[in-house]
Amino acid sequence: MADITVQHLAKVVGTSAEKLVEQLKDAGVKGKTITSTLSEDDKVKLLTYLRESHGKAKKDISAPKKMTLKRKTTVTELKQAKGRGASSVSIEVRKKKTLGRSAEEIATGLSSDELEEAKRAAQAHQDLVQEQGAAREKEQERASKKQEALDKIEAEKQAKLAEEKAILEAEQAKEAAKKAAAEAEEAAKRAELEAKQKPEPQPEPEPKSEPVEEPKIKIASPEIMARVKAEADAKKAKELGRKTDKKKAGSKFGGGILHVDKKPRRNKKKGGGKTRDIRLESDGKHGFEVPTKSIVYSVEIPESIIVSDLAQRMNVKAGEVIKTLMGLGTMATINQPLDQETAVIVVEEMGHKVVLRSDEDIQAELLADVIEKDGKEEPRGPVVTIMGHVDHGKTSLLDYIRESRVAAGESGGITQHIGAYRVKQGDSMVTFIDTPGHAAFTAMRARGAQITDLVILVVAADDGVMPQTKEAVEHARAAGVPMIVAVNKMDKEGAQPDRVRNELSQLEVTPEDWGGDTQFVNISALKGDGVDELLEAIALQAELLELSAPVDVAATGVVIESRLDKGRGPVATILVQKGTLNMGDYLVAGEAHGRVKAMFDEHAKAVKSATPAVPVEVLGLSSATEAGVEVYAAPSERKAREIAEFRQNKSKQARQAKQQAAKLEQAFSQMEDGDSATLNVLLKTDVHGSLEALKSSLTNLSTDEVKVSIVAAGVGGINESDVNLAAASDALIIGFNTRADASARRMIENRGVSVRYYSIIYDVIDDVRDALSGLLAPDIKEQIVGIANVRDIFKSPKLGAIAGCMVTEGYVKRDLPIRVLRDNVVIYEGQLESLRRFKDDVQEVKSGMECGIGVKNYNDVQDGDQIEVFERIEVKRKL
Ligand SMILES: Nc1nc2c(ncn2[C@@H]2O[C@H](COP(=O)(O)OP(=O)(O)OP(=O)(O)O)[C@@H](O)[C@H]2O)c(=O)[nH]1
Repeated sequence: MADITVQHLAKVVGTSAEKLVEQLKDAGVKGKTITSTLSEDDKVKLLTYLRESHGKAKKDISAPKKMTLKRKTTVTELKQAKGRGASSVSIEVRKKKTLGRSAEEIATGLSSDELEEAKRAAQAHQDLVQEQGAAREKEQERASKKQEALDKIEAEKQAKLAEEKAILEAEQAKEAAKKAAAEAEEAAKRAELEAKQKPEPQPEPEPKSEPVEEPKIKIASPEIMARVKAEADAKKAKELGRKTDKKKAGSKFGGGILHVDKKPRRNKKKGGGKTRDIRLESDGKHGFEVPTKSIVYSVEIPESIIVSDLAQRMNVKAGEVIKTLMGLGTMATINQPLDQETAVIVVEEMGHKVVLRSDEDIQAELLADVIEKDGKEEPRGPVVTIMGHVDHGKTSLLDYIRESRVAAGESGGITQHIGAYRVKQGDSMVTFIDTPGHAAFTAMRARGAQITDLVILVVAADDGVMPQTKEAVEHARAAGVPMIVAVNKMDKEGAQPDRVRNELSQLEVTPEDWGGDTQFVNISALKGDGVDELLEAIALQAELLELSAPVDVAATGVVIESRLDKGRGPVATILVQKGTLNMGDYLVAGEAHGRVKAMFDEHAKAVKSATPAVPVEVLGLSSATEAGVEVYAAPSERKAREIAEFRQNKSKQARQAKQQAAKLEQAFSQMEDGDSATLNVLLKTDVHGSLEALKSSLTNLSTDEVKVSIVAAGVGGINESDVNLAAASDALIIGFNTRADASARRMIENRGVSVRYYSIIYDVIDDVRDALSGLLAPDIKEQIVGIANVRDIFKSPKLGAIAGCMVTEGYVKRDLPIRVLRDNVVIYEGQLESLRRFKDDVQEVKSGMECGIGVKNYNDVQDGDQIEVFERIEVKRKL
């Protein structure tokens, strides 16, 4: 750099020229003025001085506290081109940047980082203090709000009490007013009577009503006064701190809902509603807003009710009911069904009245419009069910009757299986229920459907009375249905009809010719002998029963069989019991409803109507139903739907409750016995009758150790959803007279589900019984396989005591358990540790050979002891 004047340098470093002269002087560069030039040497001296003096800055406060540099950003050079020795002037722009220590740093003696840190800490502390302050404030605010709320509740309570008191007083006043009015009226009457009795001429007779009117006005005043007082009391109570919050007041339990009287609304849609307008009767001018009594509803509670439904009946929100339930220790959701007992507690807790309704009552009410009671009774034919022991000939008899009578009597003779058919006998028709067996009969009876007028008890003459014969007698007797005994298989050589009569007499079924009241007919279902006599006996019995039913009323009947037909939808065979079933009738059958779209008789002939004791196949129901459910012709579709839906809800709720109970039961049983084995079964059958029978037969196979659990059961083919369910629940699918469809078959293969098809009930039962037997834990039996006599004892340093033995019976095997016997008494039971012949380890030593036996953990074997070798074998058990 070229030499520079003091003035110029001062400008460059940003100080005054005079100060620089001073500093130069201090630096030892003397004799310099503002205009003097500075040599390199001078500059170095000045710099050294400045550095030194800055180094002492801490001690010398007057010394510069910081060094400020200016960042050079622009350099502009002005050139002076005039004359000789043209010179140039450089202009530099610098930004200030402080690198030195700030006054704070100096004051505190801390570095900038430390200072920054300290500042942050201080800030954080300050924030914390502020936060704590805010929290304290909030806490105080909350406490004061809580206190306020408590005060408010207290005030509300007071207000309510005052209101109730006022109401009571008002009522008392009203009562008094009434009494006074009555007395006044009485007095007026008396006066009138007296006046009549003493007819004194009066110039202007006063109107008769006047004496009655007057006390009315008089007594109106105390009433008004009472109400005014009530109002004043209520207001006073309000002033105590109550800000009217009608909703809250209403939600308090125990007190019911308070509905505060409102001024009449003009645009109220329906008059009344939840509030009532109370107006004074005196002159209509004074209308006080008086709180009325809490409204207590009479709440109808059926056997099961959903939470939201219950809330609706009490006119509160479902949340209120849930809250009450929580208060009673029960957690519930809005859609949860409550049993009647719980619902009663909730309703009482909320201050309402309980009206218990059984489902039967509700149904009876629903059905009241449907069932027509009156109608002219007309004679009808008998309905007959055939029962008896297995293989005694029930089906053969039904078949013979159908083939001989029906086919012969009808053109074409084609009959189809519709669960019931009719046969002409004399002037009347006999209806046979074509589902032989007790299961169907019991299932129908269990549902309260008494469809049979007569039972034909088939007993094979060569076999006599068997268990199911007895059962059939019991069923018929329990149902109060008369019996006719058909002694079958009379064509057989070993036929002993008298033995049958004898055995049945012991069951108090005594033949007529033996002095009893039961008709016995000897028949051969195979050849047809005696079948005509049997039919005559049926007609005779029917005549004695004088069967009749009204015809010109809406139909009622029973579903005998029901299934889902692929092409036609739900199909039900209905036996009409009363009235006439017509095409187009609305129907309700159990949980199904619909309209009669088509009707067919047992010859598949379309019919337009069916009268009592006539079975028909009906299309048009919404779903297949269970056998034995009652059928009603409803006056409208709405009615039919209403009844069906009520039943659907009921069974849904029952199912839910059952599921919950089952889950619990399962959990408990798993907890209790840990490993009771269960065979899961998914059951599909062709008709409801067999479904019922199989279900009960299979579940009856369960014992304490093994159980049959029917995971699902239904009528119809096996479909994909069945297979899915079976796979998910590890169930065996049983198809009774049904098959899996193509897609279900594919799925069965893919998912490895077991499926079995049957057409004989007893085969199903036998197979399931076998499967259950397989689940039974086997019996463990012990079998002695060999005995060795101890003849000597050796001590082995490695193995301890070794018994030198002779195998006298069977064999000794190394890994089998043993017992040590002394004088035929077991003194030890354990395992072999070593088995040797001479010095070799061996696996087995046979009878007649010597060996050395080491007994594990036992060294007390003695000469003369016996070592018994045995094995445990599993023996399969059968149900
Ligand atoms: N000889 C002779 N055999 C008969 C007679 N009735 C039935 N059977 C035979 O007895 C066997 C059983 O007859 P079913 O009609 O199937 O008996 P069931 O009572 O219906 O039997 P389940 O349906 O299994 O309860 C068949 O082989 C019939 O042929 C009869 O009157 N005489």
